[in-house]
Amino acid sequence: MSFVIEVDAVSKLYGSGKSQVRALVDATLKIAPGEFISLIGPSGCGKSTLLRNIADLDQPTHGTIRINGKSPRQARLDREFGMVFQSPVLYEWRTVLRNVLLPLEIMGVPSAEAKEKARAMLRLVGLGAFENHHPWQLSGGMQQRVAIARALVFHPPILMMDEPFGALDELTRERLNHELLNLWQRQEKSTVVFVTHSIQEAVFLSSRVVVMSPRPGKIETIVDIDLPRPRTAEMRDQPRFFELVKEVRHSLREDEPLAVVDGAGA
Ligand SMILES: Nc1ncnc2c1ncn2[C@@H]1O[C@H](COP(=O)(O)OP(=O)(O)OP(=O)(O)O)[C@@H](O)[C@H]1O
Repeated sequence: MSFVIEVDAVSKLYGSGKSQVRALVDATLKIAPGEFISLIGPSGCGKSTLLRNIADLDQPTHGTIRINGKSPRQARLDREFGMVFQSPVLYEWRTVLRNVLLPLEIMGVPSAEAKEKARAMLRLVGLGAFENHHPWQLSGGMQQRVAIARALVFHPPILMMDEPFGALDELTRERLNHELLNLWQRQEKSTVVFVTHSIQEAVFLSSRVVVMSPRPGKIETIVDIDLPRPRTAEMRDQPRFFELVKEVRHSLREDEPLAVVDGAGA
């Protein structure tokens, strides 16, 4: 079995002596092509640390990470992955279209071809009519869709998302969950690593949910989500969905329940 992402005995320590923070200890995780993996757990359990180390935004203290057999640095240089953050990091002075064009410009894609791709992606996220708007003229949900379009426009084999819908209201969040799954299916199922605080969101989207616990940050358990695909809104009301939500909730460490909040604003 070949894996797209291999995290092997990774630890990340900050500082030293008594003030040392063990942000992540001995994390091992192997992700197969086309999996949708969510990382969930209370604040400070190391979710972002794990994602940031995979994405080469930080480096492990111990252990190794391979992405398609390469170091995270090489994978980043080879544009193996796109990233979406909680606050959509858009350029205010660029129009929506020019924000989505940015990665293609950097890659040197000819202008006419780049525009065609960017416009197609904007249509997919339902923003075809907004290409000449500036980010400040859009709602938070629309801005996040621009960020997703920009992350997907160069068809990265891997998408890493750090609480992309965390700042949105629950209805917008549910709608974007569906849009994300639709896009994912159209993109020949790239591999996704998705950080969230919401148990429902994790269960709805994922193939597997990685449950983490804090102090020190570590992987507690991994829950397989056996709901069929494509996932539909009705599934959120079905017994199997509730059972899986319960299973994930119970896997979260009992002494940390209040740090995990479901739904919007978590
Ligand atoms: N640059 C840093 N320097 C020192 N400590 C850090 C740094 N980055 C993270 N930490 C600590 O590492 C631990 C894990 O942080 P991390 O951000 O990965 O958690 P998280 O699970 O993503 O939390 P949240 O859900 O609140 O975003 C926390 O205790 C955090 O304070």
